[in-house]
Amino acid sequence: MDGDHSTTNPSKKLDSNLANIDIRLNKLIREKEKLIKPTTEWIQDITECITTKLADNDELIVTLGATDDEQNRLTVDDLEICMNNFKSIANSFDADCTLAFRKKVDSSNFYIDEILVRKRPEVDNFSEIRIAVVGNVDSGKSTLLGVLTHCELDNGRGLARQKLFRHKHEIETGRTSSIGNDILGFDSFGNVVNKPTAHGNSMNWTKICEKSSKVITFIDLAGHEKYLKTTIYGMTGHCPDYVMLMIGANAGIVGTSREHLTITLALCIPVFMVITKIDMCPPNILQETLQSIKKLVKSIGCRKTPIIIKNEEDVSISVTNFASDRLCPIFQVSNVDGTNLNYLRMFLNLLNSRAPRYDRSPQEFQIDEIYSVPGVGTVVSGLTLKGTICVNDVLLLGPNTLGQFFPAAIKSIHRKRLPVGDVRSGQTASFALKKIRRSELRKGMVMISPSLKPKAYWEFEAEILVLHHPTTISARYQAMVHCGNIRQTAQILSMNIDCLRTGDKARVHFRFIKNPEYIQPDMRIIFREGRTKAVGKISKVLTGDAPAGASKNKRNMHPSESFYVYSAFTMDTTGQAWYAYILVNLEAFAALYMLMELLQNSVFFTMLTYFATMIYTGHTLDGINSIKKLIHKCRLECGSNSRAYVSIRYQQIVDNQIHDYNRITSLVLAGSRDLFGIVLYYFLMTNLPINVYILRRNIFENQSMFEKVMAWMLVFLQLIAAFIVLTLLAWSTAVYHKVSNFIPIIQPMLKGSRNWLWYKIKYEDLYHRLIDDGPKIGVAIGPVQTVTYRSSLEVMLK
Ligand SMILES: Nc1nc2c(ncn2[C@@H]2O[C@H](COP(=O)(O)OP(=O)(O)OP(=O)(O)O)[C@@H](O)[C@H]2O)c(=O)[nH]1
Repeated sequence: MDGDHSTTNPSKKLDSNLANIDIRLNKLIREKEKLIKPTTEWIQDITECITTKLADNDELIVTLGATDDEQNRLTVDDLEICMNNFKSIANSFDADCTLAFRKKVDSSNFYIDEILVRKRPEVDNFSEIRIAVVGNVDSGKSTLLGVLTHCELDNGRGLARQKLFRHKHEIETGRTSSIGNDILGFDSFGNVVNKPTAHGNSMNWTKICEKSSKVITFIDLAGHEKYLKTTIYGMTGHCPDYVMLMIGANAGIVGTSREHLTITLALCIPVFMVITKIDMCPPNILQETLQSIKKLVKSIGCRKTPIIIKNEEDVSISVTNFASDRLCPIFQVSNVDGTNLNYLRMFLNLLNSRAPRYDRSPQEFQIDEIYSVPGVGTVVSGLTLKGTICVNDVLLLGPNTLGQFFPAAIKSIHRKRLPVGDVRSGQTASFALKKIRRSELRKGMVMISPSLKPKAYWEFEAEILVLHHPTTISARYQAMVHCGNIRQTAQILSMNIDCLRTGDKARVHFRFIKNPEYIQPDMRIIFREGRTKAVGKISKVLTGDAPAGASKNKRNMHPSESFYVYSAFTMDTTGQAWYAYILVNLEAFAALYMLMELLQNSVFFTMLTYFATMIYTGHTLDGINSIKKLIHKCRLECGSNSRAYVSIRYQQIVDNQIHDYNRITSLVLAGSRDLFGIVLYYFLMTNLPINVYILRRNIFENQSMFEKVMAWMLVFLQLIAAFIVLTLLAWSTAVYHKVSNFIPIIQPMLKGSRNWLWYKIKYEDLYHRLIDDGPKIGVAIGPVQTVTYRSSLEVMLK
């Protein structure tokens, strides 16, 4: 087992530097005299402070006039002068200033201005905020996004959401089932960029990004419980900065909205709520909904302060304090008549990205979607967690099913469908990868700088809190773990208490059941299965061991290696027996056919058939018994006869055995596949003509009674021999076919026609050879010449 996986935090130094800048800036903007008549020194100072802040965040809100010192307070005229001065200062570093919000100080003539300083759009460098949109079915999620991003109001019957749906069934049912994305752009003055074109069409993403200084990416998630797994993946894997919880005014907190709120809180993502449909909701119901929401927000599980947004001041207060995660702004909007949508837009415009910037750290990229694009190849999309990734960079891609990382070069980069040369931390992007096949990738993979020497882990320890479980959770319990872009079943190996019930906290040791994953301490996890839900944080990562049968590529041999050797031997000898049978039979037949009496030949042939049947049956039974014994042994070991119980762990061993057994038997049988066909072919080819010949002589020639009885007996024995051999062959192939679908099956069947009951054997290859004239399939033997079924019959019947 491996020790802890420790990480350093390079952001600490940066944070203290930024805090110092904040103090300096606050001091500078409180000097009224300098604000109105700025000196060169003051301008240099403030430029340095603002540019440092902008390098970290691309935008900044400067509050002017907020001081207790009466002398430094500002009137409207003063503020106008200040704004002009700020505009010219901002111009020098390619930024714009706009008045975000103005507030009167009590009943005086003084005012406080909040000025938004934002960088002008650069071709491929806009700031980005991701907001996950969750809420119960029909709460108006897709509609609100349609209204915000396409600037057209809804008609109350689902008009606005049409542009967001990605699948035909979504358009038909009006229900979101996948993770959808849409973007809303703001320019450097805080105006919405998304505007319908002159022809009434929506602006495409490339145009929006070109004109925007800030882009809000909405991750539209499904409200229906059926799609909860996908919704959780959207909230963990797509790393939203904020969550927008939508609530229908008339429905209130119902269905999955409570579940979505719980997950948001567990992941520690700041949440704001939007109550929709206020146009169609009676005021008393709206009040009830508001009360219940407030109660929920204040409850012990949530512990936030609700703030109902009624004016711009509320928006300003919310934005400034939102990142602290103690405040929960609540908007009340209508998508149909547009009420209060301006407050929501203002809020979105002023929101800041939450993720700290790690542009100079070694690269880390988290893959959340994988595509195969015709003409381009394999494309991965996801979030740049750290560093700056450029075209032609070679990163380590992994972990694959064996936990390995392999190099992958980046052919091209797209941000919001816009080709770019590089991508920085906190930005989402899509990479086209060089020479990587789609099948080599899986969700949960990352791309990491080789300098970090990434490693995959099978096991981890986490501090978890059980939010809900109907009974008790104990060791060996399995459920789905969601952790970043990872979504895999894990098993509890041990925990520091005996069992877990709803509300319990514990330190739990988990192990993934399929693949090792790239995990790190402090990552948040959600552990769920059906209604069972637990949340927590990884405290320790451990290399651990792969569970038995974890990966198909990993060879996990049974302790008794001889089992395989024996199986292979069994299969081989079975084949050998047949081979020997054919050789002996054919050689003898070829010689005897010309030299001996037919009767003698037939006796010899029949004896050989029985001999081969005995050997064959013995070996086949041995092979089958070995598998049975193994399964039985596994059941005994786990002390139960229950299949379900076996399946948890020991079934995996059995599966693994069978997998390895299959490989050997498949190889042997693949090689012998033709042999089986040949066996049947020669069997029929020799058997049929002999019998036809005997019968012909029996019917048309004068023979003694003894000769006649002997001939009929031989025909009868031949038929029984054929029946036994073919049935055994069919039975054994059915067994092998069960073990591996690869092996063709021979099906014995009784087929009835009007007067007859046919015993029929169907074997793919031979069947086709028999039906068609077929290609040349055998060597020339004596008078038979070119061997096909028909030709041989024709020769014998001449
Ligand atoms: N009157 C009125 N109707 C609205 C409003 N918002 C949404 N609707 C209607 O409510 C219905 C459901 O809206 P959707 O946007 O599909 O709801 P959703 O939350 O995305 O639903 P899922 O995708 O299934 O999770 C649609 O018919 C909308 O037209 C609103 O503010 N007022």
